[in-house]
Amino acid sequence: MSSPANVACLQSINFSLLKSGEASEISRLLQACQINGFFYLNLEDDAHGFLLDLAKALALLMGFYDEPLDIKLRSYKGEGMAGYKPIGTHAGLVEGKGDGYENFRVPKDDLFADTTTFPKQIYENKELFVRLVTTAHSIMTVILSALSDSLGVSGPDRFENKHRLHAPARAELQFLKYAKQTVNGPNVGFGKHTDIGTLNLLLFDDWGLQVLCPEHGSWEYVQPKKHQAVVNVGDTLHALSHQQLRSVVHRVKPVKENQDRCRFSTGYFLRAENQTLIRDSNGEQRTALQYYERKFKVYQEPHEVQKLTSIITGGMEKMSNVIQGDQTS
Ligand SMILES: O=C(O)CCC(=O)C(=O)O
Ligand SMILES: [Fe+2]
Repeated sequence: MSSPANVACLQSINFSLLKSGEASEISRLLQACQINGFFYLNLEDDAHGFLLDLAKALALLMGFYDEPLDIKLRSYKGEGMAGYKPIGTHAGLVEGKGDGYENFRVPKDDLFADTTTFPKQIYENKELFVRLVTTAHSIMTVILSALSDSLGVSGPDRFENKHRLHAPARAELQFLKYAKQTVNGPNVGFGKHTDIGTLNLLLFDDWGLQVLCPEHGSWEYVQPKKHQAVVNVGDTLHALSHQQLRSVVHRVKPVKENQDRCRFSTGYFLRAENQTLIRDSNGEQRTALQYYERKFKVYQEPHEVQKLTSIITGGMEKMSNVIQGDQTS
């Protein structure tokens, strides 16, 4: 489709330059995290295998989504829990309507444990999913280490030291499937929010994701780009960096031209080790695990209850010019 009029202007950071410690790329990364909180990560040169693995995993999940609902519901363990999430269980984009996506969340720790509770599409291909998590985690570690260096964070406080691969944490792979995109259905898009975790890495082929531009206070679409992941800072990294890195409000809004097909969005959601202490935007201190559980509870609340707390947007909304209550413009 042609580009929507309002497209976010995000920096593209080259992963292989970052990995080799190129100072100018590290400095561009820092700026992108400070100003926009969202950036493209070009994985073309270095992580081609990772992109292929992600596509294979998505194809397996598409097979799962094609199963009858009663089979899928065997993997539904309740709201906020890992596994399958049916459509419409959270407050969505439009006031009074539910969300427009199914999701499957595959926790890092469950992949490393010897669990058999996955559906066959994952269980029979566990090596692929373990490889995906391990590679995604190592990509995130390169980014965190560059950010620790840039901000002069040392010793145990270094961001990567709070995200060790085998330490218990709620990091996970996610496979979101948005139903055919229309703003008129009963369940629409993904409501405005910030992400609770540290960093997210997402890949998608279709328009839909919008960021609330911190500079302009307006909603801007994030252009899908081949071989480039979209990475964003979450509330945890905002807090761990003493508010120097920006967790930005975003949402998913259907695009008219794409109403004939589903939209898929896959990625790795990096979250801090469970016992990491985090001070939120209200100055309250909790562990990463408590903070995560609290935010997932609020996701399920209706819009009128969500409005009573700033946790859904990480307290970030008041830092930009968004019109309160605006859901669709
Ligand atoms: O589907 C997308 O592009 C974004 C999803 C998202 O914001 C999330 O899962 O937190
Ligand atoms: Fe998000």
